[in-house]
Amino acid sequence: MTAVPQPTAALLDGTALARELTARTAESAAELRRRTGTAPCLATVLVGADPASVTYVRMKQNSCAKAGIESRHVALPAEISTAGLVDAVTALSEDPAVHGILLQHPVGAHIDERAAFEAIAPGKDVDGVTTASFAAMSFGLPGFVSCTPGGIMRLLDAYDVELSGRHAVVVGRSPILGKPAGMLLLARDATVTYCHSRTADLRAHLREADLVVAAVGRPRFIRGEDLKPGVVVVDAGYNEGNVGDVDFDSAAARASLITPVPGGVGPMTIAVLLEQTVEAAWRQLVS
Ligand SMILES: Nc1nc2c(c(=O)[nH]1)N[C@@H](CN(C=O)c1ccc(C(=O)N[C@@H](CCC(=O)O)C(=O)O)cc1)CN2
Repeated sequence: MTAVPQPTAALLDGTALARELTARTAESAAELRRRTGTAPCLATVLVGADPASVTYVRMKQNSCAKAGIESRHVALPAEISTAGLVDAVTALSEDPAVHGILLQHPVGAHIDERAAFEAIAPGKDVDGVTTASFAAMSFGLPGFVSCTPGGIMRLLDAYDVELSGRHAVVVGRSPILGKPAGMLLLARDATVTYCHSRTADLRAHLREADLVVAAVGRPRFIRGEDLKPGVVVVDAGYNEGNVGDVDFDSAAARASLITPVPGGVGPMTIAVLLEQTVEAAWRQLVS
């Protein structure tokens, strides 16, 4: 008979923590409205109609509504040019009624996404996607962090996960997920290894990790047998069908703490976006 792996890990509950954070954000939004007569406003920009992106943008708008944040939606055709998208984002950057801007990733392959992100004014970059935000985060200066990495750090802190001196292995190096996640862990004195598609013997690196951040975009790519007993596993994957990058059952049998998908990193991404939107509005309206 084949032995079925038994879970030993406790859950890093992103749904519960996101609810707490968003309740505080809603109070802050209400206080801003009392003080200034203006509600915070997030502009969401969506290029095309990719079903997953449509869902994520709708989730963000619904969460905004619940927290007392207004949202303005800009829907653009899939065939828009880089210049057209940059113009649309620039108009939002210059609009004083908009406090935060979210350009949903990915945009079409024919578009220079980086140029479009750079059209977001740094003070409105509540999604933490510009080079200015990345640099500020890397130097430990004030600014907005990329939302998923920011949410991961909030989760780790809420569960008192020790980071100093620990070996963190980040699988993935995308500009809004893996790369900033590694920089935030480094700022907390973790020893960070980045793994990616060209890494030789990825599984050997994983076996050395005290903390794994999976941001690779491949369903159930990381399995329990790749992991050291007691490891903390953060699954930042958002693949089709709500499947993460980690094979949950086998990983939970090795880990001490693990994020579920759904209910882990995803809700924290949106909670951080809302928090940063309200913070941006405070800075713009009450300086
Ligand atoms: N400009 C950006 N684009 C994208 C980002 C981003 O942070 N900024 N992240 C991802 C996807 N994403 C947000 O856009 C995202 C993915 C998943 C979730 C989430 O809460 N998922 C739920 C499950 C989904 C469901 O219930 O239907 C969960 O994990 O519990 C939030 C945000 C790509 N693009």
